Amino acid sequence: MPSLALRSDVASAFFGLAYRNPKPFTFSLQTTLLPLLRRTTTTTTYSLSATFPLTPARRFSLAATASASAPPQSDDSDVSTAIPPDNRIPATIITGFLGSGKTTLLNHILTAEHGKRIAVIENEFGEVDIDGSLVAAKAAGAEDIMMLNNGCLCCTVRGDLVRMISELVAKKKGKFDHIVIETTGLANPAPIIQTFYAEENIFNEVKLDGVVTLVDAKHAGFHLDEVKPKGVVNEAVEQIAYADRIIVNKTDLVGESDIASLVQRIKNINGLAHLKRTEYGKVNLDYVLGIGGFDLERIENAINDEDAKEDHGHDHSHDHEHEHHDHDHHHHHHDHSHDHKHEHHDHHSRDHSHDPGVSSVSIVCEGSLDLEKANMWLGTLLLDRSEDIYRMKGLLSVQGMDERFVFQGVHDIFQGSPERLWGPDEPRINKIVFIGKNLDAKELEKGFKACLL
Ligand SMILES: Nc1nc2c(ncn2[C@@H]2O[C@H](COP(=O)(O)OP(=O)(O)OP(=O)(O)O)[C@@H](O)[C@H]2O)c(=O)[nH]1
Repeated sequence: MPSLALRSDVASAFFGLAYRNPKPFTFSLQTTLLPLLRRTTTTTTYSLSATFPLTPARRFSLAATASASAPPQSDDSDVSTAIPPDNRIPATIITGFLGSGKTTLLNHILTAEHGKRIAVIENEFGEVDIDGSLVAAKAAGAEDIMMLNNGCLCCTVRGDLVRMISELVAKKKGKFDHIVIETTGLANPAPIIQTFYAEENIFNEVKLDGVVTLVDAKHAGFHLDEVKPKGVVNEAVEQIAYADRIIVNKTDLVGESDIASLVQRIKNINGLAHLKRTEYGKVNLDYVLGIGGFDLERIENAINDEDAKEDHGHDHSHDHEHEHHDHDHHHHHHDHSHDHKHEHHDHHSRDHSHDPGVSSVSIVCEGSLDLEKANMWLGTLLLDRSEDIYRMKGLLSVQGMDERFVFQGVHDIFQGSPERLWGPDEPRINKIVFIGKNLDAKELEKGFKACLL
């Protein structure tokens, strides 16, 4: 089968490169090719590439950074709570299109009673002056405000972000409890997210708590519809795709049916994020701070409560179908905004489950995985498709592993660990959710199922 040959080719090429990389962790040559899923009790983070995301030539610098407080790696799996406590300073990224209400939300966060001391990092695209709202934020008691104003946070200023966080930690550690980063309206959040994993100094001190995306209820549809030239990302779509929390703001400006269709559209792009509707960014603080969007121990909640993700006061009919009690299915959500692109007409008849836009695919399936096959499948998938896979979360049942294996990833960053033990009567159900571009639900499901015993 040609595709199999190609897979092992790619995978062994990868392995060859990874093997030459003198990093402090060991591959098990015989059992795993790319040991994403391991029987160790250590949380391991892999960054498969240091360059991101549009560089066609991938760099295979496989950096394994065990989390700061993790015990040394070992091959025993006797410990049932495998994920070490995490005392790093949490950081929240606020994204959203121009005018969606980021500063309003930030001011709300800073003025609310929560007892948290918050350091703020601001990135205003092309602006040198501190704007009025920021001054208000300062008056409102932000512990520390830093400005990034040499350009867009996602490209030129990433080094500045690293320096600023390092400086904050070096000079003010112990004087603040949380970092909030307000990004410019045009920022693609991925490189900012990646900074938290790619930079060792930051990774050891600060943990990414979550990505909060503001969506302007009145104008979002227009931004989502915008067709970009080939290869150019639609930031409005990207910002939604990476979010842990989505705030549909300015709901006072539009009618209920417009909001409902926007909400549906957002859910089709990102099936993992929680969503709330607001006016003037008024949310409970625990909705945006301390959300653990990248925590392995919260994976289960994240992938389980698909039904409970919109919290709003009034009744709202769920007209879309749910198949929650079916343990053997996939969901595939279509982002219809991309259905009108001309370059896709030749794909139409090929595969109905193939969505060229950004969408979520979830696979739920009972059984146990062959470790070797699962490693090969996931490893090859990430190697081939990491640019298209924005985020993923999973909870797996691996043959011979007493613990549930949890993982999360952002593009080529993969973090996985055995978690708690499977209960004696607990059904061994695997769940994976992918958010990404060009996802083929059927193919993903087929690939996954081929790894089952
Ligand atoms: N009607 C209405 N206006 C709002 C709401 N939330 C924010 N605004 C207003 O919308 C404008 C833009 O809000 P900001 O918070 O500055 O938005 P931003 O995302 O920080 O904007 P940029 O920094 O330009 O990207 C301000 O005038 C806010 O007062 C809302 O829920 N309803």
